[in-house]
Amino acid sequence: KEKVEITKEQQALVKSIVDAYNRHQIPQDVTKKLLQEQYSAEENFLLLTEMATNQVQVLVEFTKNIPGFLSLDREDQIALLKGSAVEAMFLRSAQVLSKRMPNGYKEVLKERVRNSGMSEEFMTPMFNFYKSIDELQMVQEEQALLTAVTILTPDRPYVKDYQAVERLQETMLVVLRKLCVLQHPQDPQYFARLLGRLTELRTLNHYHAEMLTSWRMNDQKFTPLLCEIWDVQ
Ligand SMILES: CC(C)NC(=O)n1c(-c2ccccc2)cc2c1CN(S(=O)(=O)c1cccs1)CC2
Repeated sequence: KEKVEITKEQQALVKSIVDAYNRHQIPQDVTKKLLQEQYSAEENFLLLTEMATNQVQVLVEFTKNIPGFLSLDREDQIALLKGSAVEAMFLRSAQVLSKRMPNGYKEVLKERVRNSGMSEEFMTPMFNFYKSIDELQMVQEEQALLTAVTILTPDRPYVKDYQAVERLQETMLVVLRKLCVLQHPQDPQYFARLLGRLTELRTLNHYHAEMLTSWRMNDQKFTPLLCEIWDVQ
């Protein structure tokens, strides 16, 4: 039975990432709007646009707090942000839905998402992902580190210094694995299941790209920030 313990510096790393993660929550007013404003596909689409735009701003701030990220090549920093933006959005969405909410809130949220002009074929994989994250019941340290691991994926398009990114991601994975062993001693497969979610997350990139095309066909408007991070028009 391996004796797993977290070093002082690993504890400091986790603390800085969790603080950054908690500092940047989706503002209550936006989620409140999702619960109050009237239903209509257009209305729901606008609310999602607002939430997703806000989340990108939150993502950039969170990423700047990942130890070592700002010492990466600047163009690689951009490549990592653009390459992980959609995955981070779906991961954050799943984490929002796995939170405890006053009963009925979750159903309204889900209903809004279902009625926002997305075609049915994307709903299933997206909601399956939300469910698979919910089943993991991650603690906030795991959520924050998993988000950092997603951002620090070295094989994103246009990344030049692959090794530098891989080293940073490896540091996060080592700590995340220890946390999983300590947090879920009864489930030795937990860390592996966590990483399996990242594979599922990657498949959502494909669906998102298709979603974008279908929305643009119906002339749906996005914010400049979303257009920039998603590389659309
Ligand atoms: C929490 C935020 C980051 N989540 C969010 O905005 N969602 C959520 C969602 C899921 C669970 C609870 C609350 C919200 C579902 C979807 C999105 C955004 N996207 S999008 O970025 O492609 C989009 C932007 C504009 C039109 S479509 C579509 C799918």
